[in-house]
Amino acid sequence: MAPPKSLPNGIPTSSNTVQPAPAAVPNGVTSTGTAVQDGAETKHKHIWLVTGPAGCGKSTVAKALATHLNMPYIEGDEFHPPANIEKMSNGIPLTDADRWDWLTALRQESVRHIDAGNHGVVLTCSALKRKYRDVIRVAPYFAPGVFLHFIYLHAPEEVLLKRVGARQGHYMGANMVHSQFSILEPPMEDETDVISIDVSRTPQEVMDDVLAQVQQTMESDE
Ligand SMILES: Nc1ncnc2c1ncn2[C@@H]1O[C@H](COP(=O)(O)OP(=O)(O)OP(=O)(O)O)[C@@H](O)[C@H]1O
Ligand SMILES: O=C(O)[C@H](O)[C@@H](O)[C@H](O)[C@H](O)CO
Repeated sequence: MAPPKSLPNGIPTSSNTVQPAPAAVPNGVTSTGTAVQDGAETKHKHIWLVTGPAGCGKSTVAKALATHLNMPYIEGDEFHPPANIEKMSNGIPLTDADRWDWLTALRQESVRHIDAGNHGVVLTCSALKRKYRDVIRVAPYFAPGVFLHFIYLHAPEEVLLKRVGARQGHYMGANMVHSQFSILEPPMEDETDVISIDVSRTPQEVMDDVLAQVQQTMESDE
């Protein structure tokens, strides 16, 4: 399939959004044949994108999942340009314009790992709005046959406020949590590539749920 017509930053031009990728892309066996994930052979390669507002536990979950699946891990925060980090450190929320190139860079980095022969990749990205998720959803155009899954971590604002407040040495202060919630567009029911996880529980409970749901998703790809 030819890549969609896009703006220089990779955002499709038609109505500025794309339909969510189906949970299963039909024509997807890659040139390398099967992929091995979690000890099981799967037909497709997979991008696992851990999302949610600041402090929801993206890095915590993504690192553990990448280790479990034996996949490379991309820390989305490391792909923000210095100007974005400076804004956030100064308590200024990013705008859509600040985020486009970052989202495109994360999609490209995921595709690069798949092209390099990895059977999958885990990455963190807040992806607070549906149109941000749509930027990543076009990844299968660039890596045909890859399956994309969002793992959306959610908890009430007060819970994340406490966690960010207690965290040391991070540029994102507790003063930024409200701004994240004020623009958050939780995934809707028709976004069928999303696994939702309640992270107001203990880290162990959260990881058990993540691994169970990932496993269930993988089983539909055997
Ligand atoms: N389930 C949990 N229960 C309690 N604390 C948690 C849980 N998950 C993560 N934490 C803690 O909450 C803080 C935020 O977690 P983490 O840094 O993984 O979130 P994040 O979404 O990656 O944050 P950011 O987007 O700001 O980088 C950390 O101090 C982490 O140890
Ligand atoms: O889109 C955004 O506003 C940013 O990605 C933020 O979400 C932070 O980078 C991240 O949460 C680290 O605290």
